[in-house]
Amino acid sequence: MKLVLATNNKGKVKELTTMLQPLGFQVVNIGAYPGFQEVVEDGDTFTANAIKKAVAAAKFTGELALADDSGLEVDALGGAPGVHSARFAGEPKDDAANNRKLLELLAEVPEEKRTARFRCVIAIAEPDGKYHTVEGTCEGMILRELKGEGGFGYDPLFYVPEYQQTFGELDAAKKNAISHRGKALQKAREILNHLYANQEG
Ligand SMILES: O=c1nc[nH]c2c1ncn2[C@H]1C[C@H](O)[C@@H](COP(=O)(O)OP(=O)(O)OP(=O)(O)O)O1
Ligand SMILES: [Mg+2]
Repeated sequence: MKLVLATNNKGKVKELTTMLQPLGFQVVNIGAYPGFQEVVEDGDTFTANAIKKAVAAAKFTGELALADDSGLEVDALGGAPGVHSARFAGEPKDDAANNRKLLELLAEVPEEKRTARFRCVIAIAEPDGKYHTVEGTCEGMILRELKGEGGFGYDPLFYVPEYQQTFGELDAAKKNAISHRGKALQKAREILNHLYANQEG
């Protein structure tokens, strides 16, 4: 049974593929379906955007599709960049520019007020448009400089006190074990197992 990953983010693809591997699906990237138009992520919530991406991909491909909408919520910025995380510094999407903007905005913010969390909503959609959503979060702090070469996006600025490392320093397996995406996918497993078991042929 195929499961289409409705994301163009290579970092997400890598993490999701690793975590989905034990479930038995044939995981395919949306890139394998030419002509699929990237959806406009204009929802007010991660959930709305995740549903929009998953349903569009499931309808287009006729397969089960999984989308991830995620981002960083910084308390000192009132929850920004939130749903606007990918384009925080404007178009086109640019991780390095986003990190620079975040550091600039937080320049005067003291350590104890640099709390933040990653949030991830995963939506799973069936070809008929039916969908399910699950959510995961991971708490951390925003550093004053980049640390670590791993991961993607805001990872080098996101420090996890429990591990005393950033997401950019943690190895992939550790990040997946504690991340917003890992937690959401853990919950998605139940839905996916159910869909897989109910599959004919
Ligand atoms: O584990 C993460 N580590 C670091 N940064 C992260 C993570 N998870 C989300 N993020 C950031 C990246 C991007 O700035 C935004 C997601 O935006 P989001 O629209 O969900 O993804 P995207 O546009 O890169 O790909 P797509 O929509 O095709 O799935 O949050
Ligand atoms: Mg996006």
